[in-house]
Order: sequence, then structure tokens, then C-alpha cells
Amino acid sequence: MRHLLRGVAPLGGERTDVLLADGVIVAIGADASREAGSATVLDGDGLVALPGLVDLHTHLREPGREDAETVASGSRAAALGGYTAVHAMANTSPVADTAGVVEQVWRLGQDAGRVDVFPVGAVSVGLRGEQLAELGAMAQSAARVRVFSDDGMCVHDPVLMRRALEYVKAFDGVVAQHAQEPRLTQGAQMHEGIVSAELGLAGWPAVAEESIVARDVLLAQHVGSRVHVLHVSTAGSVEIVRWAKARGIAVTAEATPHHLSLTDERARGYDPLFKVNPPLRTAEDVEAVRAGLADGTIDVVGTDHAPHTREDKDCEWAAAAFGMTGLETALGIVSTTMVATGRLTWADVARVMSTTPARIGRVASGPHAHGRPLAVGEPANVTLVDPTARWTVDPSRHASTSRNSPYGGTELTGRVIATFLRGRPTVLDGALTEEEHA
Ligand SMILES: NC(=O)N[C@@H](CC(=O)O)C(=O)O
Repeated sequence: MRHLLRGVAPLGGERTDVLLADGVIVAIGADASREAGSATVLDGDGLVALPGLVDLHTHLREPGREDAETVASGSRAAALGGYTAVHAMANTSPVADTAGVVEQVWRLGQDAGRVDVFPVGAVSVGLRGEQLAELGAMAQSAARVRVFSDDGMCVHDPVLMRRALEYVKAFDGVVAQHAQEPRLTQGAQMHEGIVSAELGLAGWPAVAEESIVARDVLLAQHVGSRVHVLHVSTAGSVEIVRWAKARGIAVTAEATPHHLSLTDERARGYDPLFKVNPPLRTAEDVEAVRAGLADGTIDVVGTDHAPHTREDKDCEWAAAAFGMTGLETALGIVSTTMVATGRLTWADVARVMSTTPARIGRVASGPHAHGRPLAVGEPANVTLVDPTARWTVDPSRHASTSRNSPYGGTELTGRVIATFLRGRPTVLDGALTEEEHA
């Protein structure tokens, strides 16, 4: 299978041709057109070529909640969003806390064949926060787990967190923390502030996140390990991460598209589409998260794609599940909020949505390498984006099994046109290719 991407914009350089064959980038520039032979030609005029996007934070719901998402449906949504790899969170049923479950998820991803699905292993057995899960067995399994998280739950016991941080050092792993002090957020429904007071909904204070972030960067420093802060949502968390990095602490941090774009004002309609964990915060927090992403304090954009069924979402606010879908809109949100506003270049987008997440997840080398530069000899994981295309989000047309996107009717600038996984198109002309298997 050969594809010639004609006249695409490589990051920071002149437009050029890129030839993909046998799963790798075989030629760039004049060589590419010369060697193209019978390759299928794609007109890349006006398109930006990015290394295939990598999500460190996807909920695929399989095993257990296949009515909300499966590995196959989530893989299709990911490909449409420009992703070639996603990390699947462990809060499934059963929980991904054993080698058996993570191997199952890995294999389902390979069978679906649209993206590489890298399973995240749970930190604690059953996400209960009491006893360390079999981290070593998951790391040594066929799934080669390197990212460990109880996401959805906070590892709140400092002794357990310390042990996890110490343990993952043996195999160069990372603990990805969902920073939420449980006592400070008991019964909480939305950000604690003026809007929660006016709506009469129980508030979720910023300090509930910040106190855990502060503790964990100090623990990471103490044991000399890596910690990754998931979905940073407050200005104070950005400040703490900035402080920790200045001290040389091995902390990385994530922003979600929704914390870059939406505020707690959206709760005023009591529409549970805007109910998410951590909650949407204030305009000042959104600005701090954007500034943190722009200055490198925040390393990556992770979707926190959290699909939920209509039954779990289409109900009164207090009863609804936390979470929103994100795979199919992430690039458009980042493009609209950060690139169109001049705060990130497309090279920055490649960094925060591909290169750095691949490095943090330790999937930047080996036979399933992602986040590699677009260079001769590298795996042909490529995403083509039209940076000026304007489009309106229509969740009813999403490939995800679930419909709980907060962006229905929103107009975005910047759209994924094609995605290639090891040289094989998974998306062309903005639509899924028919072929389902490698
Ligand atoms: N981010 C979310 O709002 N939801 C996540 C887990 C979580 O509660 O963090 C989910 O799995 O649905």
C-alpha cells in the first residue's frame, strides 16, 4: 500500500510531497514524487501534516459498558479525531488491574485495527485505593503497560501513592493522578463559586484539586519518580505545576479540550452535558490553563473522552454521570482556542497532542511507535488537517456509541481530513475508510 501526500505543509517548512509505503515514510520532497510509481495520490494543498495524534486519556468502556462504547467504536471515533494511538483508562468493569484485563484490551484494539490501544493499568485493586494492583505483571504483560492510574478516583492515601511512585520506577512507568481530595468533594456537583451558590448545587472547591497536586509533586520529588497530573482545571494547579517544574521535579500535566474552552456558566441551564469531573471552572481558570499550555507548563492535551449512555446522561443534573465525549472534537477545539488565536503553532500542536504524550506514555519507540517526527524511515503515522476548514459539530453523526458531546451546534475552525496508521488510511476525506482490519 503506497500513498503520495502531495504538497502538504510539513511543520515550519515549505510545502512538500511525502511518500508512505509498507508502513513507513519512505521519501520526502523530490524523491517522493520520483519514487511514487503507482501510489494513490492525495492532494494535500492547504493541509498540515502532523504526526498521528496520541491521547493519554480515553475511556473506552470495554469490558463492562459496551452500551456506552466499545474498543472498536472508540477506535473509530479516535481515528476520525486524527488519533493513531489512545491510552484506555482502567475504570472498566472488571477494572483493568490485572495482566489478563490489560491484555484483553490491547488485543481488542489490535483486532479493531484503527488505532493502537494502549491500556492504562489501575494503581489499586478495583480502584478502591487500598491495595496496590499487580503493576509489575501488567508492565511485563503483552500490553506492556507504562501508565498507571485510578482515574475517576483519586489515589488519596499518601502511603499508597508513595508506594506506586516507587514501584513504577522499576519499569520506567508513570503514575497519572486524578487529583481530587475526596472529603472536600463529597456530594459535589460543580465548581464551587458564584454559579454553584446561585444554582444551589453542591460546590467542588479548587483547593480539592490543588491540595492533591501539591502533595503529589512533593511525593514525586521525595521518591525521585515521575507523576503526571490529569485534567488540570484550576489556575492554582497550573501555578503549582509551574513551581514544581522550576524545581526540577519530574511532573507532567494535561489539559482537556473542555477545560480550555468551557466555563461553569454552562451549568446555568442544568444541562448534564456540561457535568464533568473535574468540573468546568471560571473564565480565569480557563485563561490560566490556556496560558499554561502555551508556555509549556502543561505538557499535553488529553481528551478525557468519557462516553455515557442516554440513560446515564439524559436525566436531572444531580443524577447524571460525570463526563463528556471528546475524541472527535479535540483537534478542532485546540485549533479554534489555541491556534486560531495565535497562542500555539501547528508545531506546538504536534508536540502537545502527539510527541509529548507518546513520550510520557513510553510509546515513542518499538514496533508500535508513535509521536515520531515526519522523517524518512519513521513509521507512517500521519494526520492531515485542514487548518482553515470551518465546520459545525453534530454529535448525532459521531462514530462514538455515545452522544454526550457538549459541543453540538458549535462552529469550529480546523478539521481532520485524513489519518494514516502505519501507512494504512483509517480516515480519508474526513470519513472512515471501509477496511476494518490491518
Ligand atoms: N471525567 C469524567 O467526568 N468522567 C470519567 C471519570 C471521572 O469521573 O473522572 C468517566 O469515566 O466517565
